[in-house]
Amino acid sequence: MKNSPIIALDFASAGDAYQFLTPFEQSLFVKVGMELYLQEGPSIVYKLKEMGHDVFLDLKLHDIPNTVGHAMKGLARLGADLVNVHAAGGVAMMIAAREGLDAGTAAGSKRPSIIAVTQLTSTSELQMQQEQLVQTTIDASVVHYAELAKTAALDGVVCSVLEAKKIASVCGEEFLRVTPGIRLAEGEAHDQVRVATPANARILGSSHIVVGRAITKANDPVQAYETILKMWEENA
Ligand SMILES: O=c1ccn([C@@H]2O[C@H](COP(=O)(O)O)[C@@H](O)[C@H]2O)c(=O)[nH]1
Repeated sequence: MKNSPIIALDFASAGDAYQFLTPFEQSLFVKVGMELYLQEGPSIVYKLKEMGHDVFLDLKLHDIPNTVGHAMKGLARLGADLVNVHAAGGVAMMIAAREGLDAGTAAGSKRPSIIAVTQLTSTSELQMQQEQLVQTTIDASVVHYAELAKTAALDGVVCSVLEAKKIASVCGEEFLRVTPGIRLAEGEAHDQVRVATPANARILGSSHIVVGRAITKANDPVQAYETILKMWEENA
């Protein structure tokens, strides 16, 4: 799996995603989320893989263990490099997800890596406390979810940059810390709450960054990508 910034292809159609990708000359690490996948289905994953890109299929499964296990068995056949679930589904659900992926991965193929969403990067500590009735700090909640994901033998978590270092120290350097909520210093946060720059992400312990609008809505997306890539690589 590549380590370059993961570009969130939050587009309404495959056509829009391909048009966006056309000026890029290198093979990328891209993310297909609900918006694109629910319109295009498995073909978008096949096509992006054929084009030579690594694919994070960001469907954030969250259901009873039996349902998630069977869904993951099917998703394993799509050829994505990275998939995810919500840690809030619990340890049994995360184990079922991983076992489903194992069962669906063809003999001799590498199973996709699987990570768990902790607290969404759009969630603030106050919102978590008031709406989820979780009476602790957001850091403690995120690290707790990471420990549950580790117990379920997942490969890592989705978290914000602000929790990445603590997770690495508790769960180990090999445990993935995939961090959305990435913004350039001068960029708008939009709906994100726990945000950081690509340079700080690297310094503070992210293993991968996910970047959507800072690239896809830029006047020159290739240049925006190159700037972010440089900030990410320079601070390694
Ligand atoms: O906690 C999470 C989990 C997933 N995401 C996804 O990442 C991108 C971020 O897009 P931006 O435009 O850079 O804000 C988006 O696809 C989300 O679904 C997240 O932001 N936070």
